[in-house]
Amino acid sequence: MMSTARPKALDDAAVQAALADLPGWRRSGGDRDALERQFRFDDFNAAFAFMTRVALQAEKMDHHPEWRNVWNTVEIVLSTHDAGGVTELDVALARFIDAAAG
Ligand SMILES: C[C@H](O)[C@H](O)[C@H]1CNC2=NC(N)=NC(=O)C2=N1
Repeated sequence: MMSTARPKALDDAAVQAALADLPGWRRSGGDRDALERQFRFDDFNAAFAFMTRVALQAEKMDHHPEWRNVWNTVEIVLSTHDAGGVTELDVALARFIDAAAG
């Protein structure tokens, strides 16, 4: 069966190092390792436009955020389900998300 190579979960030190370069992001507490950040926009239109930019990139990457939108806020959790933790894919998507948030 064909399978795409998936990255391995980063170890503790590597996640810390990635977070040092991602201001605003923190490590989720919970049953698995993840990165999370909350964003606030001027209104729903701005929040949803941001989500649309992220969604298109996520689909390109085949790597998708867990997120929750309430009017002008978007809460995002990133982890790689296949790896059971944080991988380079989550770090790359977090960087894109920061840029997309303007
Ligand atoms: C089949 C498909 O490639 C997988 O389910 C992809 C889709 N998007 C994904 N997104 C995230 N965040 N983690 C994954 O492991 C993942 N896997």
